Amino acid sequence: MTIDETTHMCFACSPINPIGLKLVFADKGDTCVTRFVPGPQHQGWTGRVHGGIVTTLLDEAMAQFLYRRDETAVTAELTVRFRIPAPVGSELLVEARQTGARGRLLTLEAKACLKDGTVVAVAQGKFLRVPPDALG
Ligand SMILES: CCCCCCCCCC(=O)SCCNC(=O)CCNC(=O)[C@H](O)C(C)(C)COP(=O)(O)OP(=O)(O)OC[C@H]1O[C@@H](n2cnc3c(N)ncnc32)[C@H](O)[C@@H]1OP(=O)(O)O
Repeated sequence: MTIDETTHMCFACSPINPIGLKLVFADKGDTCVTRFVPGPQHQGWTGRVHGGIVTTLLDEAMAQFLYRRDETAVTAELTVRFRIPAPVGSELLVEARQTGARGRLLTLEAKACLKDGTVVAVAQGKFLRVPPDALG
């Protein structure tokens, strides 16, 4: 897959999307990790990060796990359990790992934690392999 990593507009990870989260990922052991400090513009209920933003962090970490391993796959199903409210202004540490593969179906899990290790949310994702040219 050929994606120009300096010019693409992914809401989660583009370095140039003006309203994006600008996430930067790294591999750590058998996981893919990122950090994000949500601001007031990311909240839902006052002081709490919007669940859609937390979901984006989890989904993107799993997608990046695959992208960084040359898998061309899209999210086909995503389940998120929000354990505690994510406070605005507190750094979230996000990590994703693969849990299985069967044919085109890849299964992953991800979690978002506070700096003290408290788990904020966990996700299970199913990704389906697609042809590389399907993702431009
Ligand atoms: C540097 C840039 C990096 C950017 C990273 C960006 C990451 C963003 C991550 C995302 O958010 S991706 C965007 C959100 N997801 C999508 O837009 C996907 C939309 N859905 C689709 O495109 C299609 O539905 C999909 C490709 C997932 C499947 O369509 P297909 O026509 O290829 O497959 P089909 O529906 O025929 O299913 C194929 C097989 O998979 C099975 N399947 C499909 N969905 C499933 C599911 N959820 N769970 C289990 N099995 C599933 C299905 O039953 C079937 O099994 P069999 O082969 O045994 O018959």
